[in-house]
Amino acid sequence: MNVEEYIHSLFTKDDAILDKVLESIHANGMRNISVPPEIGKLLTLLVKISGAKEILEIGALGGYSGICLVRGLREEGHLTSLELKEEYAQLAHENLQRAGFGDRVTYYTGEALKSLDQLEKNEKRFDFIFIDADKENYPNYLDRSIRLANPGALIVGDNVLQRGQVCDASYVDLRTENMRAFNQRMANDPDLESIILPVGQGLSIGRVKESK
Ligand SMILES: C[S@@+](CC[C@H](N)C(=O)[O-])C[C@H]1O[C@@H](n2cnc3c(N)ncnc32)[C@H](O)[C@@H]1O
Repeated sequence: MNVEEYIHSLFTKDDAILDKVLESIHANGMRNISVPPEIGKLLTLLVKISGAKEILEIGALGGYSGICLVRGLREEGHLTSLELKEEYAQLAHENLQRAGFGDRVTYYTGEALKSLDQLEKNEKRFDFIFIDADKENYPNYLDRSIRLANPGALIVGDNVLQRGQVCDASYVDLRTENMRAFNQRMANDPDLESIILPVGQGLSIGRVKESK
């Protein structure tokens, strides 16, 4: 058993609701690129620890991470989730409904950058932002996320190590270069205090400073 399998066997339990999400993704012929159970559990914990009330998710797919995020919220908390494809957002909503969270989530469909501009225009602010959509846009998502974040908010990005490609100089494709730019900014932006945890494909966690 390797370290990952050890953690998985100890800390992730059978979860009928999340299993149903994966089944529905499969049944709809979609590729399962949901967060793994360990990241799901970590998201729930991070939301609980942070005491977040308003969550923004960029990239819904079938609602797996959405359920994990809402599980960490208190009664009055809400999830706003952005998804490119109408049919994915619909499936995610059905899955959140099945989990008992149907009225705790609002979906915006279409290009996330447009939705983010709309949210900014409407002066929405968030306590927790989870970035998990197209990797090429991560620097743009971070830019918008900092503007949409309340002081003290957490900004969490998934897949930031790209199977180690970000540390291998031979990868010079746009996706890897943009992920390096995202990681650089998470590390050096004066408004953020951040770190990367090497769980899954790498999860970066940044806290927006009160002085933002
Ligand atoms: C990795 S999956 C999200 C997985 C989800 N967070 C989970 O763990 O359950 C990425 C999602 O981002 C969506 N996406 C890709 N490009 C996008 C864009 N430009 N705007 C909004 N969503 C986008 C995809 O359709 C896909 O559903």
